[in-house]
Formats: sequence, structure tokens, C-alpha cells
Amino acid sequence: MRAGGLADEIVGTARSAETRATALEIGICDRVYDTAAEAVQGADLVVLAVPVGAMAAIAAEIAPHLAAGATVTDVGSVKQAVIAAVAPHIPAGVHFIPGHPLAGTEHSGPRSGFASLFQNRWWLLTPAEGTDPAALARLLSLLVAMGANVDVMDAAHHDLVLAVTSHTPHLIAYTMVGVADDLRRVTDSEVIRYSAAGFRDFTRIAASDPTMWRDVFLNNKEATLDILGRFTEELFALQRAIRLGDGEHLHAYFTRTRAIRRGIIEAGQDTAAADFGRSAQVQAGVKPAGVNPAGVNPAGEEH
Ligand SMILES: NC(=O)c1ccc[n+]([C@@H]2O[C@H](COP(=O)([O-])OP(=O)(O)OC[C@H]3O[C@@H](n4cnc5c(N)ncnc54)[C@H](O)[C@@H]3O)[C@@H](O)[C@H]2O)c1
Ligand SMILES: O=C(O)C(=O)C[C@]1(C(=O)O)C=C[C@@H](O)C=C1
Repeated sequence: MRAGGLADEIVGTARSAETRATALEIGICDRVYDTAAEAVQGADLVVLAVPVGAMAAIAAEIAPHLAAGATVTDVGSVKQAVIAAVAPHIPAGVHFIPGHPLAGTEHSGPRSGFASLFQNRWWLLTPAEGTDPAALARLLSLLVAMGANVDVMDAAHHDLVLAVTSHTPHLIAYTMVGVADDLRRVTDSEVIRYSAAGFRDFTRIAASDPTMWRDVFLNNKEATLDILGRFTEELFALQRAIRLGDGEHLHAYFTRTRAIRRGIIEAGQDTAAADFGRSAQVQAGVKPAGVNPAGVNPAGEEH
């Protein structure tokens, strides 16, 4: 938003004085406040960017201080639980439009943001029926101006799609790295020394924020358990094929999955969410000038 000149003023808050000072120092906020209650006063748009499990408390804190006509959105990775936590606190005359950018890294904190983070990435919105169309259009055009492709969908559908494309894969990465760590004790660090690219990718994902991901799994329980159940069934089928020497089964399975990967690349997608049907889609048409002036990642971190 800063790089595209999309907001007159950006005001922030965070729990620690260090985070607030960093936000000012690197110029992502014009002003910072010690509390969320102070930060939201007079704001046209309020973006809740805390772990899913912290959304309810923040919503309760800011509710009495929201300006009439303001829009509240969030970036939580789960939507039904966030709606249940936040919506009851939103006063009449304030628009609540839940959202989820499908963009991020394993890094946390203000230095991990970078201006091109949302460019050509999906940003899903899950507004309730009856949401003010003008408020929805306003938020949507802001996200498009930030370079995102916006899609509007039902919250339950979102949670199922993300259980497939993001939540269960993270759980599998966490597990695989845990297994390798157990093994490392036996093999005296060979697993780390000889880790190939596939395992390194798992370790990047498994380095993601523990609080964020604890909250994702606790708040998207049903969909994650559903997909995890299907995953273990398929895993057992592959395990059986290996035990029986059923090369045909393995080859057919890997051929099918290779076609899925190629399909994603041909469609130019970074995420597979779009394959699950959508009720509305707006391709990013506006590319704000001057985006990402400092390079892809000002923190110079791997992402
Ligand atoms: N990192 C990603 O890849 C990614 C992508 C899309 C959406 N999200 C979602 O965005 C949200 C924020 O994640 P992030 O990656 O920006 O994390 P972050 O760690 O960079 O920022 C989270 C902020 O919330 C604060 N916070 C944590 N617990 C709190 C509490 N109990 N009360 C008040 N503040 C609290 C932290 O101090 C921090 O300032 C999460 O809901 C996450 O699910 C993350
Ligand atoms: O690349 C990564 O580090 C991510 O995992 C980002 C990722 C994802 O699964 O795609 C993680 C969680 C979000 O809610 C959205 C994006």
C-alpha cells in the first residue's frame, strides 16, 4: 500500500515496543500506537493481522473505537473460525469483510514483509451474504491495486480448499522434519548433511511460525482431519504397493500427480486454490507504480 501510494496514512500497532519501533524505522507505518483501541480510531480500513486464535480478543478491544462506515478485514489463514470470533463484535454501520492473502513465507515480523508480496497472488474474500456491495468493491479494488488476484468464495469452502492446498501440506512437512530429526540422532547428522532439495523444501515450511500454525490447526479442525484421513488412506495404499512390489500402481500414481503439477504450472498458478471453483474472480489489472522499490525482500531473507 505504501509503495503504490494507496493510503493517505498507515497506522499500526503491535504488542512489543520493539516491533512498533521497527515498523516506524523501516517506514511501513506513519504512526504507531501501544494499543489496537487507539490505532483504529478514525481509520477507514482496519486490517487484523494476528494469529487466528488472537482475533476474538482484538475484535473485542477495537469494537467501541471503530469509526462509522469503516471496513474491518483480516488476513487469517482460516475463515469460519475468524468470522465466528470477530463478527459478533462488529458494530452496526461497520463493514466486516473477511479475507486471506495466499502469500507469505516462513518468516514473521515487520521486516519479513516486502512490497511485491501480494503481486500476482490470490487474495480470497469470504463476505457474508448481504455485505454492502460498495464496501466490498472498495476493498477489492485496493487489493487489485496491490497486485493481487481477488476471488470471492464461501467461508466453509475456503477452509476445505486451504486444508488441501496449505494446512495439510504444512502438517506433513512438520512431521517429515520431525521424523528426520529423530533419525538424525541415530545416524549422527547424516540426514542434515546429505539432505536433498526435497527435504530442504520441507525444512523451510517446517520453520514457519509455531503460534500461527498451532492456531490454524486448532481452528480448521474438521477440514484438516478430513483431508488428513484421505491422505493416510492413500499413503497406506502406496505403502501396500511398495510391500507387494506393485510397480504398476506406483507408476500410475506418480504419472497422475506429475500431470497435476504440470497443470498448475501451465495455468501460471502459485496456489491451487483457483482449481476449486469460484463465484467471482477479478484478475489484477492495475499494477501500482513504484512497487517494491527496495527489491523483492528488503530484509534480505529467504522466502
Ligand atoms: N505467514 C504467512 O505465510 C501467512 C500467509 C497468509 C495469512 N497469514 C495469517 O496472517 C496472520 C498474521 O500472520 P503473520 O505471518 O503476519 O504473523 P507475524 O508473526 O508476522 O505477525 C503477527 C502479529 O500478531 C501479534 N500477536 C501474536 N499473538 C497476539 C495476541 N495474542 N494478541 C495480540 N497480538 C498478537 C504478534 O506480536 C505479531 O505482531 C495469521 O492469522 C496468519 O494465519 C499468514
Ligand atoms: O510459502 C510459504 O511459506 C507458505 O506456506 C505460505 C502460505 C501457503 O501455504 O501457501 C501459508 C499460509 C497462508 O495462510 C498462506 C500462504
